[in-house]
Amino acid sequence: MWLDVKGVGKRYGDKIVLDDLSFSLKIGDIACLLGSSGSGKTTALRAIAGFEHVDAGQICLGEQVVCDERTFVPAHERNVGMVFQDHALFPHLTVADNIAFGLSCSKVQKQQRVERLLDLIHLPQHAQSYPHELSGGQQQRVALARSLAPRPKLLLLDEPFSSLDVELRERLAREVREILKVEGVTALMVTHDQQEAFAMADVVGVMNHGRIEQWDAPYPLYHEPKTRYVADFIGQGVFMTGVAENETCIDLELGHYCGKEAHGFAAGQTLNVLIRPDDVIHDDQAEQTAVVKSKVFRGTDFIYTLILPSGQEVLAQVPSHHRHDVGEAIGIYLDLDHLIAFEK
Ligand SMILES: Nc1ncnc2c1ncn2[C@@H]1O[C@H](COP(=O)(O)OP(=O)(O)OP(=O)(O)O)[C@@H](O)[C@H]1O
Repeated sequence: MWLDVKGVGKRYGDKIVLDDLSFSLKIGDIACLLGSSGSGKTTALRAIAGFEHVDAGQICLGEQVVCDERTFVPAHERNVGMVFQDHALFPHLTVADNIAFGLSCSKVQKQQRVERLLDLIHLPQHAQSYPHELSGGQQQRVALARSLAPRPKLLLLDEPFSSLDVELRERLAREVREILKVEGVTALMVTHDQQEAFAMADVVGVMNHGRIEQWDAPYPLYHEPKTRYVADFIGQGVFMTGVAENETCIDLELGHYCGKEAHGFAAGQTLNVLIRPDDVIHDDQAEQTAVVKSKVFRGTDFIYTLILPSGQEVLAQVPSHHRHDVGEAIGIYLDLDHLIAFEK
């Protein structure tokens, strides 16, 4: 493993901030720690960078133990690059000089490396510009190139897009992912923004109270959350009451559903079943109806909040040409691909 975090613990006074934190990255992996404010993401990143001592566990970079109860390799000896939220470019240096700043090779090699990175970040025409002449997104790409220039063993990104507007964030996350893949860099980002994490990472660790709740690719995180916390935190959805009928099937107000695998609950047990907006399909011909309580128009679709006859609510993602008013009853049916249920 290229980065191995094993059983890391950290406290501030009585407060446990990292609690037996463990995960690992293979070379070339792009991972993301995703969690709400205070879940310990930045502390984890700072411990890996070498800005923070830990109280327990071990951190290895490649073959080297950089941190355990006997060892502490200081930040400047870890060969780890960092990209922060605020770009932190040198205002008095040109873009090319900013990128070359950390390079200690010959002038020709420096020039070649800077040219390659300028191409990679699609800013070759701005080599002689100053940071204030660039947009926020362009500045962040220069900051990325500067961190990549010395070919770090690992690149750490701390909420790198949070000062940018929402649309730019997702685009830049995809662009940065491509750049990191071309350079073959192993990277770890922290963010609280799920779209950003999904656009950027091969694998995402959902953090809660200093621990990883689930370490998985974006698709299973959304469709197969392993804990109730992850089911709640990732994506939209509601928990609907259901009753286990046998070891694979569940009775719900929206119908009878059998999963592909056993759900593991005893017959008769009352459960909370996760229903995503894309599991509820609107169809004028459907037998079951629900009343529109509220709606959010998102351009390509609506998210309708619907009330079922029992009073239970579900969300439905409906293409935007199906425009219905609040108070109207619309036909729906359930199309569940994965059965996610938790004990009520
Ligand atoms: N130097 C410090 N001294 C005391 N408490 C700290 C210190 N640094 C962080 N904490 C506490 O540790 C907890 C985790 O902080 P951390 O910054 O790692 O969380 P985070 O998930 O990155 O949150 P955010 O998204 O808000 O940055 C918080 O409760 C924070 O108040």
